[in-house]
Amino acid sequence: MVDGSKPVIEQSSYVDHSRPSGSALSSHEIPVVDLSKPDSKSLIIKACEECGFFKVVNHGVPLDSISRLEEEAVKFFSLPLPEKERAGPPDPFGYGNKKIGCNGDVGWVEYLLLTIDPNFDSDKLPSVFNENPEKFRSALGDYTSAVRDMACEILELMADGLRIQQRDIFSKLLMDEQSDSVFRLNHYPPCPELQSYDDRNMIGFGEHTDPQIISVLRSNNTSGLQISMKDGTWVSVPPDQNSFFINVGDSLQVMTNGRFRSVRHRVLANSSKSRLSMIYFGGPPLSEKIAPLPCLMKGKESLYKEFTWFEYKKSAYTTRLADNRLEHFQRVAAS
Ligand SMILES: C=C1C[C@]23C[C@@]1(O)CC[C@H]2[C@@]12CC[C@H](O)[C@@](C)(C(=O)O1)[C@H]2[C@@H]3C(=O)O
Ligand SMILES: O=C(O)CCC(=O)C(=O)O
Ligand SMILES: [Fe+2]
Repeated sequence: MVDGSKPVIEQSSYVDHSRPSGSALSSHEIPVVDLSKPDSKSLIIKACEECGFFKVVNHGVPLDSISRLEEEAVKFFSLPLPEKERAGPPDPFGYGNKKIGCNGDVGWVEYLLLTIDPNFDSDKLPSVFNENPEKFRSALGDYTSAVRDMACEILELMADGLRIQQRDIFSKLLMDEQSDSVFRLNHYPPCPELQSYDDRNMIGFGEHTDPQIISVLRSNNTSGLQISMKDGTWVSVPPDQNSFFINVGDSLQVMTNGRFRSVRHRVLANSSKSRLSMIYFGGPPLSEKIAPLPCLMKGKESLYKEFTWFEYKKSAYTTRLADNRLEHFQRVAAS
């Protein structure tokens, strides 16, 4: 694809026009949280309840750690396809092109999926990085630890805002040595063929929710990301390379017994510009039990059955991208 082959035109690669669709709404509809301001806590709670998504400014992540990793990513995606393919397939970690997951999903995207292991061993990096694995490793390590620290600060503000006594109830899961967190670099090459399919949008990354607790996304200045509002309307997220975007994941929706909303999102391909995104998916240890927190129940019924992160992940990997993965873990309401 990136090397000149034609896009695969498949039904599943196009936007479903039967749902209310992506009128480009203005940026003020995306909640913005300034982490340096005292009102950040209440704004985060409101955004998680209403949208499951918000933009973070004054985040404290060193700009140098962002640009170093971006530079490494650009270098990687600029390699000839056969060289990138030496870093694949993504089973589950490595280079992937067009195919997302192993259940038939496709998109106009190539990517690199990596595990975040604190004891990361450079020798385990895809062989394609062998020329200078240390440079890549250090850029990745610096970026992911700064972004994880910011995610933990946000999770602690969430716990505070929910009046949970144990401030680190969510953040400790990301800080755990065994935390099952993942990092993803997505590259969406320009798709010039799009111009000839006027009124149709090619899907870069199909609609889905993220399974983990929290996702932290940073992209270059190319648009494409859309989020789905409660009424099913798709809203375009104006890109901002100097900010981060936070997604509530399925696990946080469960732990808050549905008070926070795991946001459905997707990426549309662009006809002329390439999009590069980096996403940190903060997940718990595999053995962690995920269930609504008793302190948030206050006599309410639990909406979900208890499961371990391992059980959820195992089940998620049998699903298609657009599936509602939580359905299987929902409790049937007592009448
Ligand atoms: C189709 C799939 C790709 C995915 C695993 C799955 O079976 C369903 C969840 C998908 C997702 C979405 C968010 C992240 O990008 C991801 C890494 C994850 O944890 O869940 C992907 C999975 C993937 O690309 O392997
Ligand atoms: O690449 C993006 O901007 C978002 C991709 C995404 O949602 C994902 O990888 O889970
Ligand atoms: Fe996602």
